[in-house]
Amino acid sequence: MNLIAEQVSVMLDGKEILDHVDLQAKPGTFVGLIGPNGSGKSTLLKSIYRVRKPDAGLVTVDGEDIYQLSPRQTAQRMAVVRQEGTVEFDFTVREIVLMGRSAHKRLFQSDTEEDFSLVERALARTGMQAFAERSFLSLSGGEKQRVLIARALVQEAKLLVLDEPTNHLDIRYQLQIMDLLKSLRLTVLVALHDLNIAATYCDRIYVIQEGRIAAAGTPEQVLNPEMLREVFGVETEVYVHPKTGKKHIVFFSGMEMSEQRKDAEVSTAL
Ligand SMILES: Nc1ncnc2c1ncn2[C@@H]1O[C@H](COP(=O)(O)OP(=O)(O)OP(=O)(O)O)[C@@H](O)[C@H]1O
Repeated sequence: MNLIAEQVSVMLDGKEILDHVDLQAKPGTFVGLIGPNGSGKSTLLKSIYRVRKPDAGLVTVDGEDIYQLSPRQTAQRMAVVRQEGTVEFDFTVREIVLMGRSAHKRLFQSDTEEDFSLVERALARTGMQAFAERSFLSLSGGEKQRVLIARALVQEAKLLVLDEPTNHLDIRYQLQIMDLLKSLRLTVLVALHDLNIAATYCDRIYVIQEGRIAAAGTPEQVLNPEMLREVFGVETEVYVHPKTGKKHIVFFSGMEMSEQRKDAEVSTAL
């Protein structure tokens, strides 16, 4: 599935939150969206998953304007894992995951054996099988996140849009969920805060800063100390990890930087 956002602009409360943003996720690619807090990542994703219509610009999947599709048609093409992931009523984990099948059903159409087996498979893939009968609302943040990912999987959409999917997850599940998302070979657009996770998994990264795309390219092209200083205001060292061959970012704390400055002052004074 080919996702294209073209010249997308969004105004909120009289302020331009997105300013002519262009983004593309080509079929089968894993695309990351990174940027500081408040830079516009969620707003851009909301424009893409049809929650906040852009004030200008176009969002298409395989050439179809998503705002011309019905919610059901959109759900057949695109599965979404939102940051909030709120569920108001108490359902079991299995029921929540089964809801992902509704994109493929008519009103009152009953669930089939295939639906149930897709649900069991998604629960197994996200490590949630043992939780199937538990109440969703009783789960921890990370467990809820995994259930919502399982629900997105059973939707069987070719495009997955995820806003910070690894947020509440411990490191083992962060890696497991990212490995799983990568192994699906779908088109994936994912907002991420962890830049080393972005470097490891993304084929392409878009960097957003104050509602504009500040850089775009492969992790190798985009992730460098100059960009990280300019966009995130942090000092880093970026090197290619000898084992993974991927870029790896080391972040320096303010304390370490002031120690370095002191050392530099001493050596210039000498
Ligand atoms: N309904 C709204 N009305 C006014 N401003 C809004 C509204 N929703 C979001 N904003 C503002 O838009 C900007 C972008 O917000 P957005 O949630 O897209 O950022 P983000 O990059 O996803 O941030 P984070 O990393 O903190 O999740 C922020 O300054 C936010 O305060």
